Amino acid sequence: MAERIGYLGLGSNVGVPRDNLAAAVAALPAHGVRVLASSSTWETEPVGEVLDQPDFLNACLRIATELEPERLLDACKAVERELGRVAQESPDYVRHGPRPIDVDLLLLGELEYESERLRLPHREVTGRRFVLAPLLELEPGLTLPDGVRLADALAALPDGQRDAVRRAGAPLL
Ligand SMILES: Nc1ncnc2c1ncn2[C@@H]1O[C@H](COP(=O)(O)OP(=O)(O)OP(=O)(O)O)[C@@H](O)[C@H]1O
Ligand SMILES: Nc1nc2c(c(=O)[nH]1)N=C(CO)CN2
Repeated sequence: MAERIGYLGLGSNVGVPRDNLAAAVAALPAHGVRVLASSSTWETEPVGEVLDQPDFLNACLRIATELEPERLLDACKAVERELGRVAQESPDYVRHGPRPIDVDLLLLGELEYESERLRLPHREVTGRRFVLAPLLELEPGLTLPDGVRLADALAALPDGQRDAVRRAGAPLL
């Protein structure tokens, strides 16, 4: 099976966020995911359903993997569990709430895919500044399978939202 190139989004706002992002990078290879490159870390204001929570530290990774989409999602979820993330099925889970680690599958090659538990590209990839800023730092010319340029998606985001992002630290590798 040939490898595909993909992109993962990492986020953390509990504990020591940079250590959590670094731990996710270290954990991925054991799950069949080679990490090729990392963006800087970015400090970002919380967006979504819970705004009263600490700022996040976000980063994006370029990966190479032979895993098919659902198995790659399993790998992301296994890493979240290993790093102490409360599972979505738990009564303690808060959608968009604080978390030690979030590992989102943003893009996998040119695949467009949809099942009950996975959508590729990630449905929010064009609408979240905390994803677009690190992703474009890593790959300024990146396009979606439908040809949309992510640089255009970032430029089209409305100003004045409470979604500021700023480069915070060195890449994770
Ligand atoms: N591309 C994708 N990457 C990761 N999860 C996805 C993707 N597409 C669909 N999902 C589904 O979304 C579910 C919720 O994801 P998660 O727990 O990260 O939610 P969240 O971070 O609170 O909110 P959001 O989905 O808006 O990021 C996952 O359990 C997964 O089944
Ligand atoms: N800035 C920022 N906001 C968020 C993030 C995140 O990673 N960064 N993750 C969330 C859960 O999906 C909800 N809100």
